[in-house]
Amino acid sequence: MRNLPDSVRLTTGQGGLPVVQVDGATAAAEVYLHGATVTRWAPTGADDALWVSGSSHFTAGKPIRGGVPICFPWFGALDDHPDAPAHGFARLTSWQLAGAQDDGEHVTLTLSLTDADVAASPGAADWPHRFEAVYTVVVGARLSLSLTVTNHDDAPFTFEEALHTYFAVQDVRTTEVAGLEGHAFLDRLAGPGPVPGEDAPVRFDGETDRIYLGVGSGAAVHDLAAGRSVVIAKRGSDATVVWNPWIDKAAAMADFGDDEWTGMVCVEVCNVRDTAVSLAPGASHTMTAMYQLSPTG
Ligand SMILES: O=P(O)(O)OC[C@H]1O[C@H](O)[C@H](O)[C@@H](O)[C@@H]1O
Repeated sequence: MRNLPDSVRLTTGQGGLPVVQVDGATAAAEVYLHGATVTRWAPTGADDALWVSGSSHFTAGKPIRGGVPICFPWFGALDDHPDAPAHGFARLTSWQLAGAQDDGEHVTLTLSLTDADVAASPGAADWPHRFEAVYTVVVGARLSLSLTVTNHDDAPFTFEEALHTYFAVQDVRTTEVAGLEGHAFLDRLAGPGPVPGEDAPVRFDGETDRIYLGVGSGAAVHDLAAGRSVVIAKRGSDATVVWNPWIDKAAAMADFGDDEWTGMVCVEVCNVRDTAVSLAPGASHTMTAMYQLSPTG
């Protein structure tokens, strides 16, 4: 991709992977072509809003542990495909940078991935459909992430998707996630059935891995110790996942520092399980997540 605006630079990042550096009028950001993973977003004058593990891999075939990995075309394990990579192939493959524009306030990056790009990727044979995914990243005081999937096959297909965002917090033990009150959820650490909704924001005192299905509205991460909140809005998403691995799971992950679990929480705008998306040939679907920082009030 040529003709980048002055605020956008395509350079070499960790592990020798190509990375797009954005230094816009209202925010800075960084996006690895590997997985189209946004690894940094810092509105001007604010600390980085996203968390990336100091132990992350930065290598082809492995996901980046942090920022916003894209889970597509499945979430978690793929039913009946025990060898398929967790969360699909989109986060394991290099995307194409298709466009970059700066309107003086926002910088917009467009990245794309097709079945041809993933042909050699682990898991491609487990979901053998012709598709195009276009990811639009609008960097500004608000970060907007839109994933549009188009079915270029001659038969319908179904997919799951998640923007698996790792938010940086001062301490997850003094962080709460609001906006999910009253919604039943699947607790991936308990049985398969839904757990009744709670009447208070989600607080963290142990490993947490919840899927809220049928939730089309956003949420907010309140980092009480820092006095900072991230307000999450969304469109085209009917589920939300909340995750923190806590002590033992963090220690068991090679790409996650043992003591890093206190500094992050994942709140994932998604369509998973019963909210998976089915597309007829030629049809498209767009899911958008929007993040904005505000003082906790
Ligand atoms: O380790 P990963 O494959 O990146 O998955 C990390 C986490 O992703 C999601 O939040 C799932 O709900 C969790 O069950 C999973 O542990």
